[in-house]
Amino acid sequence: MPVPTPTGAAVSIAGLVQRFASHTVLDRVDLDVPAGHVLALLGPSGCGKTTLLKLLAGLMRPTEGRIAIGGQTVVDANHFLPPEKRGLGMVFQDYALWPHMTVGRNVAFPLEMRGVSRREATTRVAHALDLVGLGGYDARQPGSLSGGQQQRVALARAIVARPHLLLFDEPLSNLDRDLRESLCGEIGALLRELGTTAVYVTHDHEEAFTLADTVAVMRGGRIHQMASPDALMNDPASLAVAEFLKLGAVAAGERTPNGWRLGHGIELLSPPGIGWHEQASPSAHPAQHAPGRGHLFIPHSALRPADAAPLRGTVMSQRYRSGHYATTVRVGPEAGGIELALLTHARLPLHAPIGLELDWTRLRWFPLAA
Ligand SMILES: Nc1ncnc2c1ncn2[C@@H]1O[C@H](COP(=O)(O)OP(=O)(O)OP(=O)(O)O)[C@@H](O)[C@H]1O
Repeated sequence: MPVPTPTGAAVSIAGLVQRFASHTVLDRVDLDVPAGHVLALLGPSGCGKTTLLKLLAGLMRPTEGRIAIGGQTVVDANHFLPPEKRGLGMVFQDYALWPHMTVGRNVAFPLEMRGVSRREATTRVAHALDLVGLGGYDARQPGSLSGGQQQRVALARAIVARPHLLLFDEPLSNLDRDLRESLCGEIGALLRELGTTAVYVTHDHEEAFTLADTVAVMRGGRIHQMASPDALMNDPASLAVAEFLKLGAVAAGERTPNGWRLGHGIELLSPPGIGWHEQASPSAHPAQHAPGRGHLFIPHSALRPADAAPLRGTVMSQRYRSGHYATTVRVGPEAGGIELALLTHARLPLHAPIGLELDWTRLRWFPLAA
């Protein structure tokens, strides 16, 4: 299959600050999105994702900082390009379709605004509807469509004018889970086919990891880590990122020459043959290996059930999730033990004993700041 030529524009953000009265909502955000890449802004409610998207769209002016799209400054202290001149398409959570217009007229609207002839608009609307799987729906009223179909219409309207940058604000959060998962995959495939740059706001890490080339994890108005989904999963840069992504368990404890002492005295001893420097990220900074207190991140992927393993615990809960059970296991006593989390294929009896094999190379140690 031929690789599509990127039609997207690179986005560059430098020193972006947004304050509302004394409340700093964005605190010196810097980020670059290469042309044709999909960036997900992922973070909890209130961390500033939508504010960042609105600034990109030109719906607000930042307190400080610069944004460039396709090499052109769209806002800084001296410039402000209005939204309609930024070459954008936008998809919102609530679809924002005009209920009194047909699907075809809704999708054609950005073309009418640009003065595209009716004949050309008809062809482009039909193509955009085909791309989102709604070929032949142009005469329907939005109110006669399901939520998922309405969001596809909104997507067709966003891409019909061939924007260089697509902005998505939680577009799937009004849909049920099955639809969210399938539409998320479809949007990702469509973005790659079109080669459009996209910034996608979500608080759902599964959506972000499915769609994006790069994920920026935001908290409190700052970007804590910006990396590929793989890098985030395997190497969260901080405890805050590891906890937010819910990729495993975090246990407070102490670094010892042979491993870690966690909770109230649970010893996690490295097996013979594994030296000090092979524990927890072979590439880790030497400070990672200094004795002291901190937190150990134990991802799901570091643990698997193994009957004969010396590390033993008790099954505390299980929750079915897309082909596996998210299983919580307590190691040690109820008071002072630690809780680990892993994915199992089998349903296990509650309170059953379980042996756990640990992949030492997947552990990450976050020392407390001195
Ligand atoms: N126009 C405004 N005036 C005052 N405060 C605002 C304004 N817009 C946003 N805020 C505040 O800025 C913070 C960040 O809001 P924002 O909508 O960017 O968060 P978010 O990460 O997108 O959250 P959510 O997922 O809940 O939409 C919030 O505390 C919000 O109350």
